[in-house]
This record gives sequence, structure tokens and C-alpha cells, in this order.
Amino acid sequence: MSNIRAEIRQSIRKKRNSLSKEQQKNAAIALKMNFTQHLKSLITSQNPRIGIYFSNDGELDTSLLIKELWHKKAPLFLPIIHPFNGTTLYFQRYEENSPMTANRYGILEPKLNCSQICPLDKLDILLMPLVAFDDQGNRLGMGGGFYDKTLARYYQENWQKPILIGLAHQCQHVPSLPIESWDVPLKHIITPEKIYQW
Ligand SMILES: Nc1nc2c(c(=O)[nH]1)N(C=O)[C@@H](CNc1ccc(C(=O)N[C@@H](CCC(=O)O)C(=O)O)cc1)CN2
Ligand SMILES: Nc1ncnc2c1ncn2[C@@H]1O[C@H](COP(=O)(O)OP(=O)(O)OP(=O)(O)O)[C@@H](O)[C@H]1O
Repeated sequence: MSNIRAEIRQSIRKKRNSLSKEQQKNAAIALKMNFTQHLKSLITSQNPRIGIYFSNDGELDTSLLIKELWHKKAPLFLPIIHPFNGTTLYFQRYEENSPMTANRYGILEPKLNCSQICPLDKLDILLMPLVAFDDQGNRLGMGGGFYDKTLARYYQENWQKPILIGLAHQCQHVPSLPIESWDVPLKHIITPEKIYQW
């Protein structure tokens, strides 16, 4: 089972890393437009709190979306790998002048400041990175289990907040993923081409 997951991870990471700069740029523009449109159908509040991520490893580039959301004054939060347990994520406020530091994978995260951490259930939207997604909204990540472990404490069938939205290139879609008991399925996935909802 986990071998198949590892193989899918490897082949899709290769695919997204081979997208050209121009394809990445166009994808980032399309993401910005698709997310802005989809957000209106999901939330009416003025300043939704949005958990986002800094793109890495050929992921759909979030930088244009971050600028747009700052411009709209939406409070943004980035994941920080927990400084003690090293296995779950905190979400900390991210502003233009936030001091940043590279985590163990070289991904920038805000320098830990406990007063700026937002509990997960106070976020309205959580935009999630993923490596592969399938026809049912199942998600395969980088393999650290960070998002699954962070969400596990909150996850129930009827949970309302935060709304989980996966972001991906269309080439990250596979018909079916082998799932594990801890996988938290997504109800929304946005690609540059399409908005999926379950
Ligand atoms: N942009 C982004 N940020 C994120 C995630 C993500 O998937 N994307 N994460 C989602 O959970 C967490 C970090 N998880 C990650 C897990 C593995 C690797 C990685 O590059 N692994 C290397 C091996 C490195 C090593 O073992 O030291 C590899 O597989 O090549 C990167 C991020 C938190 N932040
Ligand atoms: N809720 C959980 N409780 C305990 N262990 C977990 C939980 N979720 C995941 N794990 C552990 O984390 C490891 C990685 O999980 P998995 O392969 O599903 O990560 P992923 O979804 O690819 O990564 P990520 O969520 O970081 O993007 C697994 O070996 C599993 O044992």
C-alpha cells in the first residue's frame, strides 16, 4: 500500500517539477482568479482568515494570490512546523514585514511568535498543498503527515471550519488514490483549469 503511495508521490512530483516557468506563471494567475471567484460562493464575511502556504517543489505558485489577499486586507497565516513535537503545524500570522526563517525543508516560515498563532478552528479557510488528488477528493501529501496529524484533533464528519481547499496543478490528478485511515478528504480542490467540489 505505502509503496504505491511512494511511487505516485515520486512520479507526480517529477511531473510538476517539469512544468515550465511560463506554465507556472499562468497557473498562478489562473489560481488567483479561480480562488477569488470561489471564495465569493463560500464566504460572505469581509475579512476571512486564510491559512495558506509558501510554494515549494513545483507546487502551484501561491505568491500572486498572497499579494491579492493582502491587498484585500484578508488576514493570512502560514504553517510553522511545531518547534517541540516536530510533527504538527501551527498557523501564524503572515504580513509583508513578518520576520521569516527557513524550516528543515528549506521552506520559509514566519519566526515563531506565540501571540501571532491562530488556533486551527479560528481559521475560515485552509488552503492546502498536496502532491496528488483523486476523483473523491482524497489527498496525498509530501509524506510527512503534517496536515493529517494537525487536522486529526479537529476532524469530524460534519465539521464546518476551516473550509479545507486543496490547490494543485491539473497534472496532479489521478483517478484513485490508495487511502489510509488518517487521510482527511477535501471538499474543494482548485486547479488552474477547474474547481472541484464534493
Ligand atoms: N509548500 C509546502 N509547505 C509545507 C508542506 C508542503 O507540502 N508544501 N508541508 C506539508 O506537509 C509541510 C512540510 N512538509 C514537507 C515534507 C517533506 C518535504 C521534502 O522535501 N522532503 C524531501 C526529503 C527531505 C528530508 O528527508 O530531509 C523529499 O521527499 O525529497 C518537504 C516538505 C509544511 N509546509
Ligand atoms: N492522524 C494521524 N495520527 C498518527 N499518525 C499519523 C496521522 N496522520 C498521519 N500519520 C503518520 O504520518 C505518516 C505520513 O502520512 P501520509 O503519508 O498520509 O502523509 P501526507 O498526507 O503525504 O503528508 P502531509 O499531510 O504532510 O502533506 C504516516 O506514516 C502516518 O503514520
